[in-house]
Parts: sequence; C-alpha cells; structure tokens
Amino acid sequence: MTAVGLDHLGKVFDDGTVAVNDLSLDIADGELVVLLGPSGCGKSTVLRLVAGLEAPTTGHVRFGGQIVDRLPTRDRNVAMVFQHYALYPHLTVAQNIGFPLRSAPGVAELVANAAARLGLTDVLDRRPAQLSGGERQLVAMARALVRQPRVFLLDEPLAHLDAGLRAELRGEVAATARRVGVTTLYVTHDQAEALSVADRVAVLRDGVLQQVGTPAEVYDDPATVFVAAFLGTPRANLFEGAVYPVDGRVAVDLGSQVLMLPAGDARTAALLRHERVTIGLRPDALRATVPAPADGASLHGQVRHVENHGFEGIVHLDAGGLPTPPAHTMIETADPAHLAGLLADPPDPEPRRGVIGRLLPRTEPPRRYGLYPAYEPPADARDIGDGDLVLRIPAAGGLPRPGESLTVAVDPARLLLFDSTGARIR
Ligand SMILES: Nc1ncnc2c1ncn2[C@@H]1O[C@H](COP(=O)(O)OP(=O)(O)OP(=O)(O)O)[C@@H](O)[C@H]1O
Repeated sequence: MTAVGLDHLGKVFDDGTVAVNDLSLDIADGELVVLLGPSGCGKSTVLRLVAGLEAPTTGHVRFGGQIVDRLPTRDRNVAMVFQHYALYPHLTVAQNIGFPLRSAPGVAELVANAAARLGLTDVLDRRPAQLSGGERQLVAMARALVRQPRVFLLDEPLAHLDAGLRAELRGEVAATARRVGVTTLYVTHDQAEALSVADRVAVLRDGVLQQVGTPAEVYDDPATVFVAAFLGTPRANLFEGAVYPVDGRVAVDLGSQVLMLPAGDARTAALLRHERVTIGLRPDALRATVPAPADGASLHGQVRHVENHGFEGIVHLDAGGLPTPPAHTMIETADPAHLAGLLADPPDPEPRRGVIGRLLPRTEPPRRYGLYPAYEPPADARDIGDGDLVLRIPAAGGLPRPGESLTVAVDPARLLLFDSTGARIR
C-alpha cells in the first residue's frame, strides 16, 4: 500500500487546454479521497496522470515518497475502474475476476476472496448478461482489486446506474475500498456521492483545487463561494449584500432587509474592509420561528411554494433578496480592468452589464446605506435566479401555506460571507 502525492501537478494539452493547474494534494496510505467538480474541471485528467496514462506538463506524482513520472503504467500497479467497464461476455464472473491473474498460482483463492469482499460469491458461475447493472459494476471492481493494487482509481464508477442503485452501491464501494485498505482516488461530479463515500473531498474547478477537507469541513466551512454553491441539496441560498457598521456591530444589508451580526462577531474587522459581500445561507442553517429572535438575526418573507417531501417541506420564501448571479460564482478574481473592458463592450449586453457593473469596485463618493438597496439591483434580477430563500421545515410541526408570512431565525455562526473574488471572509 502506498501514499500518493501530487506536487504542483499541471497538465496542458497540445491544443492549449489547461486541464490541471498547479494541483498539490497528499493522499494518505489507505485513504479514500474523492475528486469532485463539474464536467470538464480536470478530474479524469488527474486520474490519468496518477495512472501514468498521461505525462504531467509540470510537477510530479509520487507513490510512497518516490517520484513515478517516468514509470510506465504497467509498472505502477494501479487498478482503474471506469464508468464503462468491459466484462468479457463469454466468461463467467469467476473467470472475469481472475482474468488479470491469468494462470498465476492460487488464482481460485484470490478470486474467492475478492468475490466475497464484494458479495459476489453466489454469482461466480453466471455470465455478465445474467447480472444486474450494479452486480456487473461490482465484478469490475473485484477484477480491479484481485491484483492487490497499490492504488485504486475509480472514474465515475456509478454514473450509469439508476439513482436508487447508485445510493445503495456507493456505500458498498466505499466499504470495500476501506476493507481492502487500498489508497483510493474516486472521481465524481455528484456532490451527494462525494460526501457519502469520502474520507476527504477535493473540490476542483477549472483544473484548480478549491478546497480539500473532510465532508463535514467542505460542507460546513467552505473556502469559496463556489464550494458553498456546489455542495448541498437544496443548494445554499446565495444573495448579494452590502456591509456597514452600526453601533460597533456589522449590518449585512440584503437590500430589502438587514441582518445584524452579534456584537463581538470575530468577522467584524475583516467585514468592514469590504463594501459588498455574497451571503451564503444553507437551508439547514435557517429555522422558522415565532416570535422573531431578540438579537435581530432573522429574515422575514412570504411563502411562495412548498415542496412536500413527507417528513419535511422545502419551503421557498420571497424574502426580497437579490440573488447572486451565477456569473458571480464563476469569476475567480474581479479584475477591474478586465471588467471595465467587458462593460464597455459586453458580449451579450443584458444581463451581463448589470452583473459586471456590480462587481466593479466603486470609486465615486460614499453612497447612502440603510434600508435602501446599497447597490442598484439589475432590472432583470428575477431572470438571473429567483432570489428565493429556501429552508427545510420538519413536517411534524405542520407546513406553512403559500402566501403565509414567515420569520426565519438565522444562525449567525453559520452565516457564510464571501468577498467579491468569491473567497470566504472569516
Ligand atoms: N486529450 C485532450 N486534448 C485536449 N483537451 C483535453 C484532452 N483530454 C481532456 N481535455 C480537456 O481537459 C479538460 C479536463 O478534462 P477532464 O476529462 O479531465 O475533465 P472531467 O472533470 O473529468 O470532466 P467529465 O466529468 O466531463 O469527464 C476539459 O476541458 C477537456 O475538454
């Protein structure tokens, strides 16, 4: 078994595509790390670099402290399982699992062990056509593990299965990798799958590592607005806001209502260096409450609609918030010159003009704050996102009805604030 190190790893393809950008990550011996990110963020390329199927443009891959950049794939002793595994249709399950071992001594026992680990003992004599999709995927895993690889690489192993089976198998896949104790890199674009199987999750975007941490760390303590937005269902509520001091406390102004942070909030000084922030509130950081909490950390709104999930309702509230445009979460660093250029000559004039305008640092004299919107909401804000405040309410206490007014207590400790570059303000 082997710890895997990625040192400033970079991959630029011949056509100039930067697939992986200065990625450093240490995966401990026996650890299961999930690479998570949207399509095209470079997850598969990282796996191929670890497997030796691609050569890095910059940086190194280490196995157990040794640089393996020049080691061919066959000598790395890695096992890979892809979404589209290919089993031999004319061979039995046992023969498929034992195939990589050819006629090595003790094949039968190794096959029996691998099959037992994955619960395939009863189907060893069947052919692939006689198996369910999930069982076929487990056979592909057993075949990969039978050689006792140093490193196990899984690329969207469950992506082709239906949702129910996927949820069932992800537990099994993670349990197997742990039982075998093999260092595993697991690629997925499904955040729920990532949170449920990983020891640690590494969130990638455009080839750049955004954050790496335990599922609880990346969910509760996101480093960037991208990580906050990418993890969690329902998605985190993201709003535009302005910040200013009121009697030594910080007011976070959503344009139509104000959230007051508690006196002595550790973020006060850092927040007052910013004018505009993105506010992130996870649906589970909100609680419908009567009456309003005395400390002022609450929002009000009118119920727009309720998704009844039986045990709980997902409640959409019109709280007058200004949704963060998707473009905001896509701009890594607001470069004033670049933005000013775009503003002068926008590729698609509306709604980009409004979005870009609000990202530009302001140079004119101080504007009025208070219950005025601290910035001009673009006329088409509703078209960019619906701006609803979404929260979960347990069904046991009765669900509200559309049109009802609701007061929502905000847990200030779970109020996530991001600057205009998308970085977290702590
Ligand atoms: N051989 C190649 N030549 C040029 N560009 C490539 C090549 N392989 C991948 N890319 C590009 O590199 C980027 C990262 O691709 P990669 O397949 O690693 O992403 P991914 O996160 O695994 O995406 P998906 O989830 O869609 O598979 C993409 O922009 C892709 O188009």
